[in-house]
Amino acid sequence: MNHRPENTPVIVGVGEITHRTKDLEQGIEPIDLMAGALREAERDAGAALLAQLDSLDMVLVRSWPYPDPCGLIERRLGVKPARNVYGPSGGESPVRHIHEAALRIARGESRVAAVTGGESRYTVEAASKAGVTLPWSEREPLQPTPVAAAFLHEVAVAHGMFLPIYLYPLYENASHAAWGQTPREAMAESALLWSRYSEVAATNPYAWLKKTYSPAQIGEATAHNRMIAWPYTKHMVANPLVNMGAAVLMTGLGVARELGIPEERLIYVWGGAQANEPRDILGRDQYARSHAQDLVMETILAQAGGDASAFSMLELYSCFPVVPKMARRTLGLAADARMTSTGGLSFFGAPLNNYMTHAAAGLVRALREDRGKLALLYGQGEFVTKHHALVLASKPPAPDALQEDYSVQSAADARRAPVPPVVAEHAGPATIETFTVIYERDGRPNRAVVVGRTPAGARLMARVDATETATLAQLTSLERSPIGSRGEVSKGPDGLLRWKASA
Ligand SMILES: CC(=O)SCCNC(=O)CCNC(=O)[C@H](O)C(C)(C)COP(=O)(O)OP(=O)(O)OC[C@H]1O[C@@H](n2cnc3c(N)ncnc32)[C@H](O)[C@@H]1OP(=O)(O)O
Repeated sequence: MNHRPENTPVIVGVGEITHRTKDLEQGIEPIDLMAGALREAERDAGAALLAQLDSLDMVLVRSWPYPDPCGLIERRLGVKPARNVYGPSGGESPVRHIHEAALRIARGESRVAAVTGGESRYTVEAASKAGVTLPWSEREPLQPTPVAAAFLHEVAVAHGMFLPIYLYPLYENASHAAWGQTPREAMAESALLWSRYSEVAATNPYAWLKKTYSPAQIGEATAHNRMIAWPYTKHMVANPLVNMGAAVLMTGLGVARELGIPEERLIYVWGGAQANEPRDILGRDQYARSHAQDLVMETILAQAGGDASAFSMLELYSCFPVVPKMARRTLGLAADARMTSTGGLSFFGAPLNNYMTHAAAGLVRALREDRGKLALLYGQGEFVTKHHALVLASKPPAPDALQEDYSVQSAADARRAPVPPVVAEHAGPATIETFTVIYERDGRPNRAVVVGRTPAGARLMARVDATETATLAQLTSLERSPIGSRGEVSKGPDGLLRWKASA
């Protein structure tokens, strides 16, 4: 894309707020966390930018859904941007908002743009448990059914498989078997990786949990670190119970200079790539990798010159270990590479869709201290579904680096094998394609859910009841992955298929 040099997009200011309190009266609602983060970003830029704001992207708020969030923040800040856009949902969405804002600035359509998000789920949950009504702005009622139920296959919904904590383990178990790891080796890799994420969180002033956890504290199931869904413990899953807001302010190089923002504080948006998996988890060709993630990583690597060591800092999205474990293999990074500058969604905290705005803010601050360097910002959304990566740098890109068309969707789709048909009925033998075991709060298994393949190649979903101890023991063996092993499928009394390991 050829743009005028003065329209080269730059990030000029970032702001973050982490508000950790158990006192409900002190709780801050998401809109005020965002307003505070935007004011902080303006202070960081050192120029009166908010009065000139012409574009505002707000990351979708889950903890307190407002009927008119953009209008509300405009009134809070006394601004009236010509363009304001709210959502849509997705852990990758802040990366997309920053990328799209950069393109609008490059095209000359925007002078000053903001991306912001905020969540107060810690206070909202605490208030709900205490039966307290928070005296905050008007909110929408809770959605009666999970949003994902609308686009997931009815078989998955019937098995209760519509939450991230149950669906990411399907990728974890399939991918580590494909890498030839035993479950014990895979869990050790996750625990070590997460321990390193926690080390970074421990030094991030905005992190929720500022403490280094050892691999054993993360990987071993205990009363304080219960099993959530095999093989993930509570410390291996994102922690959404946080109160956090973040904002990023962007302009063109010409505006930044006009406003006197020092050159050494400007961070450039070089370019990026995006692709998606089919939304329905059962509508995918396999679970051992994500073609969309692969293509995004390969493309971003090529943009950086073909070697991931060009990135002096990275943020590989980390709602569950399998996401950065897959990404680092595609990038060709060593197992001990530092894959976060923020601390990860388990330790820094997971303000639902907005982690990546915090990650961008942290990378901007770090790049200012490390002149001439590149950073990789990779966000992921839904259920290994949406992938978006961006290269940020403390030096200008080549003039044509930022491309209008950053989708690598068709290349990702070209790699897909045929997707097997899903059957709701089957009786007889089948093999395990992937699975998870879902646990009660006291650590006992509630049930397992197996994704299987019939001898004809069709895909099915089948349940293992908690009473099926032999099958559960096979599924949770640390020495041998059950992926590819045989079982018998029959129909249960509730109409859902049942799975039993073959003797
Ligand atoms: C694209 C994507 O990003 S997909 C990811 C989407 N996000 C998710 O799926 C979130 C997954 N995580 C969760 O839902 C929750 O963390 C759960 C259900 C696993 C645990 O939540 P709860 O049952 O409320 O936690 P529990 O009652 O065991 O413990 C409460 C305490 O642990 C904390 N806590 C809750 N979850 C976590 C966690 N994952 N890690 C660390 N601490 C946590 C709470 O803040 C609370 O702390 P406090 O005592 O200081 O107030």
